Order: sequence, then C-alpha cells, then structure tokens
Amino acid sequence: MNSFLAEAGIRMLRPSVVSDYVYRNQTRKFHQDIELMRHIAEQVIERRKASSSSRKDLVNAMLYEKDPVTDKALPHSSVIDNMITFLIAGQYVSICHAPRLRKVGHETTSGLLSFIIYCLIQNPAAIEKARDEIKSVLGNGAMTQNMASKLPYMMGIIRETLRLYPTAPGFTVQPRSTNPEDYPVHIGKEQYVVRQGEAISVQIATVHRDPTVYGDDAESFRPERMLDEEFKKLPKNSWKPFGNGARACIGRAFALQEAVITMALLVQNFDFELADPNYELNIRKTITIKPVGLQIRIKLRDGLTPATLQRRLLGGKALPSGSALTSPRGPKRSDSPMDSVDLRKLLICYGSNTGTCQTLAHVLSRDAAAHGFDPTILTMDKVQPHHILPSTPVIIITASYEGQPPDNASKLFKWLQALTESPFKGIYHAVYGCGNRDWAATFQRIPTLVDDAFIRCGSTPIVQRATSDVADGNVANEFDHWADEILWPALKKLYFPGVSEQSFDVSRSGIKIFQSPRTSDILPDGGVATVDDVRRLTSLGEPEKRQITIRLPSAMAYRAGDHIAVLPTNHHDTVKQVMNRFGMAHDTKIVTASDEERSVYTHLRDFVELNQAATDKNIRTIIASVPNSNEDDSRSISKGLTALQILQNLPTATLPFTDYLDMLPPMRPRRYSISSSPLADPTTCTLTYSVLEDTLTNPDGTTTTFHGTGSTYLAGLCRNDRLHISVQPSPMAFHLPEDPSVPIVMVCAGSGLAPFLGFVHERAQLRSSGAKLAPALLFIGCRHPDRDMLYSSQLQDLASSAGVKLFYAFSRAKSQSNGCKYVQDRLEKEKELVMDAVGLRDNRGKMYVCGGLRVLEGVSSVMKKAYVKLEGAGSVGVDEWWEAFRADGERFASEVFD
Ligand SMILES: Cc1cc2nc3c(=O)[nH]c(=O)nc-3n(C[C@H](O)[C@H](O)[C@H](O)COP(=O)(O)O)c2cc1C
Repeated sequence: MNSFLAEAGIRMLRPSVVSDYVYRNQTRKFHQDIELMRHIAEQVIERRKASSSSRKDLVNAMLYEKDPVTDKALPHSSVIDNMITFLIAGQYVSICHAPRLRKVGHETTSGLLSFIIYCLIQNPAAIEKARDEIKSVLGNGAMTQNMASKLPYMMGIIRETLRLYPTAPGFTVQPRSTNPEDYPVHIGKEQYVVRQGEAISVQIATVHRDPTVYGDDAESFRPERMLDEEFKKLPKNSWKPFGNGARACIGRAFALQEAVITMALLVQNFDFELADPNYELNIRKTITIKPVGLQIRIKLRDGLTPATLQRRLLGGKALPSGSALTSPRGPKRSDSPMDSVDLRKLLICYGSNTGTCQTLAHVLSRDAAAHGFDPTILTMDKVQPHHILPSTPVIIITASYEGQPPDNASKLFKWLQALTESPFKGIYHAVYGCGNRDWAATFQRIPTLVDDAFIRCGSTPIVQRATSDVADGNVANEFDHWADEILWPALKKLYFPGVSEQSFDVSRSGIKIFQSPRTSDILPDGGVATVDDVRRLTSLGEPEKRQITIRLPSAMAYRAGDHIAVLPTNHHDTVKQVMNRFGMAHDTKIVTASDEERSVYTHLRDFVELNQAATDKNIRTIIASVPNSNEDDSRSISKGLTALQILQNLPTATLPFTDYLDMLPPMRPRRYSISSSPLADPTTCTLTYSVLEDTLTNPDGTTTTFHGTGSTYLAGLCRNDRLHISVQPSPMAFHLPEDPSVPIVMVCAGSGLAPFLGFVHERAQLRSSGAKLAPALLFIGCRHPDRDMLYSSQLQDLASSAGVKLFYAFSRAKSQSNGCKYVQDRLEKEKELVMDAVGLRDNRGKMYVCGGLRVLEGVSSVMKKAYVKLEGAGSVGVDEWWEAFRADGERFASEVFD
C-alpha cells in the first residue's frame, strides 16, 4: 500500500503516456501493488462468505445489502474498491494493538493524530487549555462517547490542525457535462477557462492558509479561531479537509469523533515532548501527507502507573451496583399492572442513508411501550397511505443529502410534494431532522419540506419540528432530550390525559433485570464475555487440560502474555451439599450487611469461597459446636478439608448457619494465562488450562477429592454461555521483546505452555505480515506424546510458520524425547543451541519460563552450569550472576505456579 500510494502521488503529476512508456518499471510495480491489494480484499471476502456470518458490519452490508431504489447490490468490483479505500483511509486501531506493526498503517487518521501532537508540543498554551477543558468534563475519570461533544476546545485544535495540515491535501474536480456544447466552462468571474476533459486540482493546504479568510496569522496554529461560533462564521468552502460534494469523505464524523476521544485520553494522561528537541517538521507527500521522522517521548501524568491508567480507561464500564438494564429511562415501577392501559398505535418512520436516523427511530421504538405506545417502525418509502390514520400518531425522523431525500425516503417525499388536497385531517405528526450545517444552503431541507407537507395536508404537529446538527457530535443526547422532555410528554398529554405516569411500566410483568453487584464489587474492571468454543485437549484418564475461546466484551483489549481474570461460581453440587447440611429450603433468603436481599443459593454459589480449606480457628469453632467435644478432637480433623467437609464428617455438630457464613471468604477472581494473540483476532482470546483435582487421604484411610473452583467452573461452561472476566496485564517483562532481533528461549511444562502459545501465534502473524524475527526455541515438558501433548501436530505447523523450534521432554516416554525425562533435561541436552540464543555474555537473547517451581529450579541449575562452563570451573559469583540475570526484565521473565 505504501509503494502504491507513493507512486499514485507521483503519477498524478505526470502525463499518463509518460508513466506508461517512460516509467515502465514503476508502472508495472504500481499495477502489481494494486493486484496484491485486490487479492487480499478477495481473500477477506471469500473468508467472510465462507463463514456465513450475520454480523451487521460494513463488509456484510457491501456484500449482501441492496440499494432500496434500484434493488441492485454493489458489483463485486466495487466491493473490492471500497475495501481498498477503507484500507487506505482506515483507522489507526492496528497501531494500538500492535506496536510492532506501526509501519503498516498509512492512513489519514494516524497522520492527523501525528500532526495534532506535533502542533500541541509546539503550543504548550493550547495543551494547557485543552487539559483544563478535559479536566472539567472528565475529571480523573474515563471517557464516554457522549463526552466527545463537550470538548469544543479539543475540537478547535483538531479543526485547526486539519486546516494547517490537511492529511488528504487535495482533490480534483471536473465539469460533468457530456454535451460538448457546454464547453468551455468559465469559472472565477470568467478568469479561468476549463475545456472538456480538463480537471482542476484543488490544493486544500493553500486554500486553508488564505490570508483573506484567516487573516495575517493564517500560518499560525490558533485553535480559538476554530471554536464552534467562529467556525460557523467561516466563508463557504474555506475549510474542506474532508473533500467536496456528494463524494466527500464518508468517514468524516467517525474520524473527528475518533480524534477527539483519542486526543482527550492522551492529553488527560500523558505529557509529550519531542524525542529530538531540534526536530524540524518534514512532511512526506503522497496522496496523503504525514510527518516524517517525528518521534515523541511520552510520560504518564499525575503519578499514574500503567495499571492505574488501565483501570481509569476501563472505568465506568461496569454498571454500578443495582443499576437496571432494561429501559433505564422508563418511568418507575408501579403497583398497577401495565394492562390497565391499552397500548396505542404509533408509526415511526425514518429516512436514512448511513444509519443515524435509523438508530434514532429504533431508540424511540424501544422506549415506546414504556410510554403506552405500540410502535411500528418503517422506512419512509415503505409507508402506505393506509398507515396514516387519525388513531396513529406519526413520527418522522429524516436526513437530507445535497438537499435531496435519503434513498429510502424519496418515494414518500415525492408523493408528499405532489399532494394537493388535505388528506391528513385529524392526523398528528412530529418531525425530527438530522442535518449538517456544512451544507448551509440545504441544511435540514428535507425535514423542513416533510413537516410543511404534513401541515399543508391538514396534519397537526404534536410538537414543533426539532433539528440536530450532526457536526456538533451530540445527536444522541439531543435526541434523548427531545424524546424524554418534549415528545413523550406531549404524546401523553394528547392521548392519555387522565392517566398518571405511574401506569406505564417498564415491562408487562413488572420484572426488572439488574446487573449483579458482585461483578462491580469483586471484579471492578470486568465485563461480560461469551464462550465461543470449548474443547478437551488431553485423553480421558489423563489429568484434564482444556481450551476455552472467549469472545471479549467490546473495548476490552489484551496483549499476548497477558492474563484473564475469571469470576467463577461454586459448583451446584457443592452449594446443594451446604444447603442440605444446614437444612435450608431452596427458596431461603438472607439479607446482607448492605441490606440487600438475596437467596441463600445465590449467595453460596456466587459470593463466597466454598472450597477453601478451613483454618484452625474454623476447625475449633466447628468442634466446639459438637455436643460433649473437647479441643483435642480437632486433631482428628485432616488439614486441608473445607468447613463443609468437616461438617459432613461431624453430623452432630450444631454450628449455626451464620457462623458458617462468617468462615467463608468472599469469592475471588482466578487468573489464567492467555494462549492466543490479538494480532490473529483482537475480539477473542483463548485460555489453555488444567482442570484441578486433588485427593486427600484422611487419618481413617478414607479419601476426599477436591476440585479447583475456577477450573471446574470453566470446564462446565458451554458455547454461548456468559462469564465475567477482565484483562490483567502481565508485567512488561512477560511480553515478547519489542526488538524483533532479540532471540528467545521459552521453557514450560503442562499448561505452562499457554502464554508461549500466545507468543507463537503472535510471531506467526508478525512473520506473515513481513516482519523479520530472530530465532526462537520452545521447550515443552509433558507426560506422553499420545496422551497429553497439547495441540501436537497443529503446534508443529504453527511453530514452523512462526520460526519457532520445538523441543519436547516426555516424562513417561523418555525414549521419544532424546532420553530426556523433564524439560530441564532437554534444556541441558540442547545447551549449545540455548546458550547461542541466550548469549550469556553478549546480553543478546531473552529467556522465559512458565510452569511449576520445579521447572524454574531445573532451569536455574542448567543455566548456572552453563555459566560455570563458560567462565571456567570454580568460577565465583555464579549465584550472584543468576540472581542478576533473573532480575533483569530484558533478559529473563518467569511465571511460576504450584
Ligand atoms: C454527501 C452528504 C450530503 C449531505 N447533504 C446535506 C444537506 O444537504 N443538508 C443537511 O442538512 N445535511 C446534509 N448532510 C448531513 C446528513 O444529513 C447527516 O449526516 C445525517 O445525520 C445523516 O443521517 P443518516 O445517517 O440517517 O443518513 C449530508 C451528508 C453527506 C455525507
């Protein structure tokens, strides 16, 4: 894409014959580049078609939707062209997820963000003003979408940057007539003559610095001139960074909102400075412009750490305790049933090309029942005369496009315009218009004409026509306000004059759904994820290892090497055993210290740890409740049993249930290493884990089996089940080295393979995108190649595409792993390779260990021996060397569990 863009920029300046005949090589490469991008787009389409996904996204819209007017689908070649356009003009998201792919992004938004940061560093006063504004809106909290519209100064900064550095710095226009008699065309007060076939190249960067519009300081960065009021006063066409006319940038609103949100978060949380204080702005021009060689240093502000920053960024996502999920804006629950009032029909129709008005129509429809209405929602063109009845108020929500109706509103519009009589007598209607003041001459033209037509035909407006300017970025809030404060009250007054608001309930049954407070209390940064896939990885009879693939909540991002915290529940059987032991009926309830009423079953399943070993104090309390017991009896109780197990062994114990509850610690999340890479799919992650099971032999010879709460919970989940999770970033050291030329050695046993699987996936992705990576060695310990070799052949293939060499140690099939029983033995066997990669002396490579303590000890002993061999027998300081090596995050990282 980069070389294609560079050549495209140059070709614009050359006559095409010169390109074709003189610059043949460049032309051939140019067409090869286009072919490659088309080929990639084709593959994406093929994959999407094969997946038969019903996602409501752009690719599916292009593939399957039809034009409402012509009923034609987009031709295949147009789908491909649009995909390439989006690739070029697309988002910068890949940068956030994959710092190593930074060079891949050649897009307008990333260019814009770079220029904004450059301008801010040059103008400290502007950054301070922006920070004050952000503080007054966000405080120290997280950003939400609605806040973007409350940051006018930040918007001023973005507009001003786009003025000085329009990332798409020009466009070409051409007279459109096919009639030769219309030529030549004279423009600019007859000053310029344009002949047929001639084009005019509009140099936006020059237009944007016109002193007759922007004054003597047109060359200076001054966001104040771009604040809303000033901005609206600018002469037409003096600010056009998003192009012109019907084919103006489709991503305009998206790009602006994205830039405001991103910049607000960056300015709120970081200080910036130029890496090279003497840097002078150097702009690379192709079809787009970008600063070249601009490097900045950033520092977290206000004593933030990466962890506190992450918490802040995710903050506010979890619903506060007890907040209602259904119809949050509906009236309060009432005692009188909903059925006491008949629902009245309501017609909601919309005209929309890009979905804004459609969304607003659905918002209104969703809330209608709460206000006593039974809504029908239609596009304007689907409305038939018989839909418009005196008994049914009509709400119209529409946009305008170049002064014309949206595609799915043109028929109704035409019909309304042609109506001469007054067929709408007795009808009530209301119009909500979405428009953009940038189209000053035709701003709100269609909503206005539709409203006029209804009135002319005899309809009565329920409320005055309302308007929103999408350029302000506040449509959702304005619409909410209009619906809640103006439209619904007016409709109620008209149709239910005597009925109190209380009669309209949120749901017919009066049921409300609440987010459990446990998530916000125990897993404050958490969200609800969905199980995508589950599978067992080991044979029956072997210790169980499993894989679970989770679809992440939106906005939850991770890096390979990070962990997922899962909030489990106790197993149903254990909960029932507790309830049976205490003779509790299934519907028994408790009231918590915070006055919340909940069932005992829920409390035991969700809020407390049932599988924790009883403490000595717990054991003494239980023994004390046994009639005629004495302290010594506690010695007969095995250590490690849970309070429930002890109580089951002591049927005469009379421990009160409340005392039992006091023994139970609150439920805690469990952490699991992620075994996937977001580069493969940022929306899902995979966990590879062992299902924990342990057996304890009691003093009387009987045995008791324990099941790990977290892993048993995960193992019980099925596809489409929901679970509460949060991403827990690992320490910096436990990620792949930033520098791809650093060789790595990974050592693991059992499910310690998980994070390294993530690394292998990440390396495979990086390599497939052209990155050159240093070699990697992966040492894996397990029992037997036929029984618990996780992912076996699949991993071999993946490793080879990731440039990773695999070495196994099979503890129960040594002969199949070069005589090595444990993974450390295999490490020792391959020590020449390992030392070459880790480079003990030249500080080259990095080593990772993940597994039980014994694995770490084994690795430590191999490494120390290697060091002694290198330094000569009897070398002193080997322990000090090892400690220093272990502590150096650039050289070594470990995750040890037991
Ligand atoms: C090519 C184009 C032309 C537009 N023309 C007008 C216009 O003439 N008058 C106006 O008020 N808004 C105009 N707008 C703004 C849209 O009406 C506005 O973005 C609206 O919210 C789109 O609604 P929709 O997403 O439901 O289609 C135009 C937008 C585009 C992209």
